[in-house]
Amino acid sequence: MTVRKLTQVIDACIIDLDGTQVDTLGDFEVALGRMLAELQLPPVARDFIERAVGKGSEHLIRSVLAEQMRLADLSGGAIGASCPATQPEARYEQAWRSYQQHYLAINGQFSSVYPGVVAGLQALRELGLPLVCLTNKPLSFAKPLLAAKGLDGFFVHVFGGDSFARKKPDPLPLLEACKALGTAPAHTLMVGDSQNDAQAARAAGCPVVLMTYGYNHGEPVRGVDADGFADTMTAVAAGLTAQRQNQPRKEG
Ligand SMILES: O=C(O)COP(=O)(O)O
Ligand SMILES: [Mg+2]
Repeated sequence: MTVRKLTQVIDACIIDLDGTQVDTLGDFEVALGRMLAELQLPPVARDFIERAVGKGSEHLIRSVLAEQMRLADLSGGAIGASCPATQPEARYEQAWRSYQQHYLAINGQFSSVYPGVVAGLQALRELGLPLVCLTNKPLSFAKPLLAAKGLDGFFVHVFGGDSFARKKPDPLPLLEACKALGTAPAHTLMVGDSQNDAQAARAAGCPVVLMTYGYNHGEPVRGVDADGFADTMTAVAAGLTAQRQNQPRKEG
């Protein structure tokens, strides 16, 4: 782990899900593809999905419907004429219902846990750190995914994009997670994969480390303002172990 400014003693970690623990692009692609087929709309490209993931499912669906409108405009109305997606908001409720049904039917089947995640979470637990999973995914998607991938046992709490009034990049979910952990934000490390996570962490006053392999809205992740970058979750745990050895905690 390369750490620039991570000097705080860490008492707990808040860990993002998509792009951090599990590569879920395949699930998004299949569920969106089935939703679009049901709405009689053409599919969207995988790299478009990758750029749109991370701000919750509602944002993802609105982005996909807006992309359909753009494609319809580009085709000079040829698609648009028969394509009610030219009014994305008009299709939103139907799209959202269809997406939920298709996503829940395939949840986890086209996704995989990133290398090092299980060993890394294990090592973080062995350091005595309580872990919270905080994702912008709806909680009803996140819980079965964690269970299907054998990751659910690592977390004292799991919070989704609909657990609180606002999602990341708003600081509220991180502040609520700290409250649930009973730890101060300054000593609670956010581990994520995107600017979304980093902005939320900065606003909440949490230190933040970003994984280098996730989805950062299509932008290079090392350009994001964060306290460190890690290639694996085991490297995060190793970084915290080394930091503890260099900075033994003063008791009392
Ligand atoms: O946007 C989503 O659905 C999930 O995103 P996150 O797990 O990276 O917060
Ligand atoms: Mg993420």
